[in-house]
Amino acid sequence: MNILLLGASGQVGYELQRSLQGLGDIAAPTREQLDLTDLDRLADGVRALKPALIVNAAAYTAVEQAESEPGLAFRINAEAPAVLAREARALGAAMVHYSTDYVFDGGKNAPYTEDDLAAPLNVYGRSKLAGENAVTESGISHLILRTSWVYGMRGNNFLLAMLKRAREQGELRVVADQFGAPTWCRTVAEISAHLLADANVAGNEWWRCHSGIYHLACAGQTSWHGFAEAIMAAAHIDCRVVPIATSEYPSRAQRPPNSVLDCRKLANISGELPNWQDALQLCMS
Ligand SMILES: NC(=O)C1=CN([C@@H]2O[C@H](COP(=O)(O)OP(=O)(O)OC[C@H]3O[C@@H](n4cnc5c(N)ncnc54)[C@H](OP(=O)(O)O)[C@@H]3O)[C@@H](O)[C@H]2O)C=CC1
Ligand SMILES: Cc1cn([C@H]2C[C@H](O)[C@@H](COP(=O)(O)OP(=O)(O)O[C@H]3O[C@@H](C)C(=O)[C@@H](O)[C@H]3O)O2)c(=O)[nH]c1=O
Repeated sequence: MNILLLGASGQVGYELQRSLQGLGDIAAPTREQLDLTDLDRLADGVRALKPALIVNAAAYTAVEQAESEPGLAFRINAEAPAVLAREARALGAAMVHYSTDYVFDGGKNAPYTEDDLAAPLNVYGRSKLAGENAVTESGISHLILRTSWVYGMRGNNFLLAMLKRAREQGELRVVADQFGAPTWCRTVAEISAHLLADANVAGNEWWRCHSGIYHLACAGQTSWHGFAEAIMAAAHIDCRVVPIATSEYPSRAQRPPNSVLDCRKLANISGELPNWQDALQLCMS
């Protein structure tokens, strides 16, 4: 099977390169080879590669910057996935597409299920929701995997930002009133690969039964403050982590106060997800 993997230099994409080995021949073009902002060349690139599966881990993920670059965020997060889905449809290919907990407004007092209404608060979230809708509406065999608070030991993420700030500043001030589930990028990749291995064995029947949106995040929940404290503990860094309110941390983008994802739909087909503290320990060891 020919697999087209987009975003292979990103957190999730990097892990996917390894996790998807064995499922088929992976083409993983760089941004220079296939830029998602050039929609015509993107379509041509897909037609040339003729993948049976497109895995789209590429995205515009700069939440703050998206507020001043909505056109670019929508191009990469919504229009490019629409082109990928259109080309997948023409080829009879399936598609895996990643999305975010930031599609929710955070007003719910419980974890969000796939059936809850998405009502994003910021440009990034709106662009990701538009991308989801494009994939869903294309009618192709697809998995939309919504994850949250992704981290790893490379790339841009909260964990590395906290380690850097702790070393430079010796004290952290972190919001304690936004709740979610930190999720290791390797967890996302491994579960994706597990699902795709099942799909490979069962074929079209699997996709007929399982196409749709799934929440894929580590189990449990915490605040960004709780996450920062756990990072310091795991790294054995003695650094004061001061809890602050969202209003004390100036931001252009509004973020959901609660974006914990209920992952039971996914757990039913892939097994229980690891606890976020255990995944963090593994990542940092
Ligand atoms: N990070 C997070 O906390 C979360 C992420 N997600 C979602 O998970 C998915 C993976 O995220 P993550 O791995 O963190 O993303 P990263 O920001 O780590 O990586 C993004 C990837 O997209 C590529 N990319 C960006 N713009 C373009 C472009 N114009 N053309 C081609 N490639 C491009 C980047 O390439 P390059 O290296 O060249 O920039 C990089 O490979 C995304 O869909 C994201 O929305 C969901 C929830 C949380
Ligand atoms: C760096 C820093 C952030 N914060 C706050 C700001 C914000 O409310 C929260 C998280 O900050 P960040 O900017 O690192 O994270 P943010 O970019 O909002 O992270 C999001 O990225 C996108 C891609 C997603 O899809 C989401 O799931 C989520 O992971 O922590 C502090 O309170 N203190 C700090 O020192």
